[in-house]
Amino acid sequence: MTAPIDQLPVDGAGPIVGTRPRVGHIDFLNCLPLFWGLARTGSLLDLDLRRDTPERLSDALVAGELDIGPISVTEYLRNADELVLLPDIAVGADGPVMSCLLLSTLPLERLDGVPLACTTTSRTSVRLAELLLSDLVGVRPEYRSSSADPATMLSGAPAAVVIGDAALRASLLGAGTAGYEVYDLGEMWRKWTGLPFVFAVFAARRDFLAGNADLVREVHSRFLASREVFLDEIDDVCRRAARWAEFDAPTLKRYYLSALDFSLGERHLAGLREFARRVGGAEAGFPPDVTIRLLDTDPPDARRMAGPGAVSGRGPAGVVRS
Ligand SMILES: C=C(O[C@@H]1C=C(C(=O)O)C=C[C@H]1O)C(=O)O
Repeated sequence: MTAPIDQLPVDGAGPIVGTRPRVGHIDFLNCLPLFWGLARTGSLLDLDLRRDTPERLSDALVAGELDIGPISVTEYLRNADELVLLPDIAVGADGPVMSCLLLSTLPLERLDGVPLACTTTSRTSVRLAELLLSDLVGVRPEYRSSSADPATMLSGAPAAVVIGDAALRASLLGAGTAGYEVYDLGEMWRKWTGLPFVFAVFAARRDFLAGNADLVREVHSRFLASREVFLDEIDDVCRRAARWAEFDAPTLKRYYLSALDFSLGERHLAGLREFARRVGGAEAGFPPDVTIRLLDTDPPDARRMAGPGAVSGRGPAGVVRS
């Protein structure tokens, strides 16, 4: 049952004034929880939304074609000087993620020197798979980009890295019957490090933030409100989404509640910093101790009113507020 329009949740947010921000939206089921409520609260009208694949949105944010949006974590780290992270919102997992996978027709120990097909839509899962294979398993496959579907990727290579809806399909519908094993990258990282893994963060361009700080804070709070609306309506959303996806509503609910983790708190930041520490260097395009800038959600006036020392300018080690 859809709520009548007059029962739409009360917005409760401030007005978007001035520039209509250009905001990215990952066109995978994984981002539905963050965008569902934007429509329900009317926020959608206030944003110039661009729906696309993660790698294209990452490039658009870096190129200044978007002001705010999701960005694959490796691209964020490579451009951390130009960007500010939105706190408490991300696409990650604290265990199995279900949709960032290594599929292999061979035992992982036998992947040394053999072709491994990597989806062009991913920048981070591909890098994470490379790290896990080299440092945990001790093999170095020959990485090749591919824009094909998982079955075609595996017809030309013994293993593949896939993400998003195609990965969900491959793990839920193909595993066991299609001759490959599924290795969940979120689960492997969690077992290895004890930390959550963040695949994509939400960031604003620093040059945009400089002239539009209140606006960025407003968009940030709208995203948080959107996620709340999604959680309130999750059964209804999953039932509706299941009409168009190949997955039933309980599977989608499990994906959203037990696999994906949409928060970005201290443990997630620790996971992000640990990933940077392990892959950072000249080749990666960012230093292992890259500085992470987190949006200061308390405007200076509120901080002054709260009294001295109420809000520190620094977050956890290596994280600064902007
Ligand atoms: C959980 C996911 O997270 C993503 C993984 C990304 C990557 O590997 O580069 C980028 C954005 C997110 O969509 C997914 O795609 O399934």
